Amino acid sequence: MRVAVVGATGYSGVEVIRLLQYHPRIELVKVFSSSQDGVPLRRVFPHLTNIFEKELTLIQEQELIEGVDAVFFATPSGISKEWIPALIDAGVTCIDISGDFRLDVDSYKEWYKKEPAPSQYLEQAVYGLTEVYEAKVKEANLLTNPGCFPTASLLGLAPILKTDWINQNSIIIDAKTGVSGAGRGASLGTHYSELNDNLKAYKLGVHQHIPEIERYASEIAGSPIQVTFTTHLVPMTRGILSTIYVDLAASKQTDEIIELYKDYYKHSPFVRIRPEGEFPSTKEVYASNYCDIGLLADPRTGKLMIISVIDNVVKGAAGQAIQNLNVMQGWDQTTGLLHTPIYP
Ligand SMILES: NC(=O)C1=CN([C@@H]2O[C@H](COP(=O)(O)OP(=O)(O)OC[C@H]3O[C@@H](n4cnc5c(N)ncnc54)[C@H](OP(=O)(O)O)[C@@H]3O)[C@@H](O)[C@H]2O)C=CC1
Ligand SMILES: CC(=O)N[C@@H](CCC(=O)OP(=O)(O)O)C(=O)O
Repeated sequence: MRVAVVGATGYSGVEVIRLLQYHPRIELVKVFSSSQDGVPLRRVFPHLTNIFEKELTLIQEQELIEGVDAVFFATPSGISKEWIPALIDAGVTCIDISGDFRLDVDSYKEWYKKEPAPSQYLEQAVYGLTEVYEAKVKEANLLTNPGCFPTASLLGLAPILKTDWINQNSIIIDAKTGVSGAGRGASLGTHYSELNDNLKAYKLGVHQHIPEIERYASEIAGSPIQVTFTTHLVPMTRGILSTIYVDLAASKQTDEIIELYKDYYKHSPFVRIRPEGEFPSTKEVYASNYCDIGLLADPRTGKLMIISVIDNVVKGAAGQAIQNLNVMQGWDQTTGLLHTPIYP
């Protein structure tokens, strides 16, 4: 299969390129940029020398269609919606790592403050949380990859949302992320002296992932869900750790909840449920497509605590995007993705 990457000079784009080097069935034929034409990608990323030697091309519709079976968009929000409708009409499979196709028209306008994609394409897009929506992903030709925080949060919540064991409107998601989540561009909030030796909350109450988490949590639960969601920037490169607190409505022990999660994810090779008393850290999934989950039902407070970790650039973006393409193609979902996390 021949694929292209748009946004190849960014963190998610270059992670798609890195992971595709290990993929036995995909050939990366074109890499696109909005600002650099004819520049070898190794000039932007010298670590790709002798590994990936192709040149960047300016984004053009015909170039995206000719000789290409599928396109990954790893662009800022507001870009892919301009290109994807024509590609879908031309029969090219699209996988969007940005947020352009994750919400409905009104929510996108409200939270992204931009004009949404045409509604028929929003309706056509399949949400690629593979572990939950695999059957729909198989049929997709326009795939919207989940955001990084929604991936960690929804995988942490999905099994318990399907039960009547919790008070569904008591969910608090307290999330921390590494700085690569903000992309490669320099900004005041993410430069070294602002970030190093510091820990800060950001986008409280206005984070674009709030409507995404609520939309799909509601869908999974089968009833409307609202969450309290906080995001924090941590001075590390990769990783998301979400600590989720939920009120238990029924008296449940940790071991019963762990069994529920193991059963729910029994056909999901990238979700690893920790044994009782063990809680994952971000380094344990670093540079891999795993999501690791630890659970504690605290009998003292009646709360369930869920710790869910991912690598934001892999399971939160490029790895999950390739996992979805594998499912869309009818291949094993792990194809090219079974890397051991890098440790330490
Ligand atoms: N980083 C992460 O952990 C995650 C990111 N995402 C999403 O993935 C997308 C990419 O994020 P990330 O890789 O971090 O971002 P980066 O800022 O690192 O990269 C974005 C890329 O988009 C390209 N670009 C910029 N402006 C335009 C434009 N007007 N038209 C076309 N291309 C443009 C840039 O390349 P050039 O100037 O060469 O065109 C750049 O390489 C975003 O939508 C982000 O929200 C989702 C999950 C996780
Ligand atoms: C540190 C940081 O700024 N992280 C970003 C992650 C967002 C992201 O990855 O993009 P999508 O909106 O496409 O999901 C944020 O919190 O907005």
